[in-house]
Amino acid sequence: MSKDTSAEDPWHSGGKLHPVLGTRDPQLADAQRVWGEDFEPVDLSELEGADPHLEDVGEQMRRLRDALTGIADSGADLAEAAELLRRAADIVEPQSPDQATRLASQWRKGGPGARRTNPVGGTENVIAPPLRAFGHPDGSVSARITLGLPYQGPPGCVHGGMSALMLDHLFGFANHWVGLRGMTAHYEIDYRKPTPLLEPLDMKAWVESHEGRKIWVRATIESGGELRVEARALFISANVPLPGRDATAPGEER
Ligand SMILES: CCCCCCCCCCCC(=O)SCCNC(=O)CCNC(=O)[C@H](O)C(C)(C)COP(=O)(O)OP(=O)(O)OC[C@H]1O[C@@H](n2cnc3c(N)ncnc32)[C@H](O)[C@@H]1OP(=O)(O)O
Repeated sequence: MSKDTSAEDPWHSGGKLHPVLGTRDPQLADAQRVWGEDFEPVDLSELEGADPHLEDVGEQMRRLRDALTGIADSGADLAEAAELLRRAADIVEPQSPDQATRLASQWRKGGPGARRTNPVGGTENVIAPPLRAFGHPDGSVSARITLGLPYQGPPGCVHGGMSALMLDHLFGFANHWVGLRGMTAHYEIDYRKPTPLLEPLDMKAWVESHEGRKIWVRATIESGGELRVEARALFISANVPLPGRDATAPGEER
């Protein structure tokens, strides 16, 4: 794939995902094929939370997550925070249905699926960085993120599993962006140089080729203009049962 030279490049700009295949909108077409005609299309990058308080709770949890990691030797007094957090958990827990009920509710017809709660980009998920991906006219998708101490593996570096997780997720977006859909079947990763914490990471993923149910994808992570990680994967279009529904999310049929 050639490098994106679009003047409207949404890289890092917070821009919306937008269609790239002429007049056909692959996101809308795929969504309607999965969810039916009454599916309300929402740009992933612009997906609103069902409840603004939920987004806010997620944000406050992430602030705490980042502030707490590595705090042990600072002499901080956490007694009041621990009490407040216990009270918060006591308020939320009794109101939260069991996980199987919540899972089915996520995948109800017209529901959000895991988009708001997945472990990479889910703004309601405290373990998600959260990563935001943007689509480009050349068919690639990209994301920029700076990871902090919660994601440390080697000293001062991003945990290799975190890099693999983020790129696997980005592969999903790369498929989605060009109207494909699949499950990771085979995944290879090369760690070329250490990936730093506290420095911006530029990630890119794209579909290299596609034949029948097989989709070959590639991705990179760069930092400071240097290649840190490169990955290749084979995705296979597959029907995935939807929790709580007598339906599947169909794989790519072309
Ligand atoms: C909203 C959007 C945003 C999206 C944003 C969110 C995106 C999230 C993306 C996350 C992605 C994931 O984590 S996915 C989760 C991790 N992956 C999984 O759990 C997948 C588990 N595996 C499976 O379910 C299965 O193995 C499948 C579905 C992949 C394939 O099984 P199958 O359907 O029975 O197909 P099968 O006949 O075995 O294989 C079909 C063809 O592919 C080949 N093939 C199959 N597996 C492999 C393999 N590992 N390596 C090489 N080749 C393989 C076979 O040889 C065959 O070739 P031939 O004989 O036809 O030539």
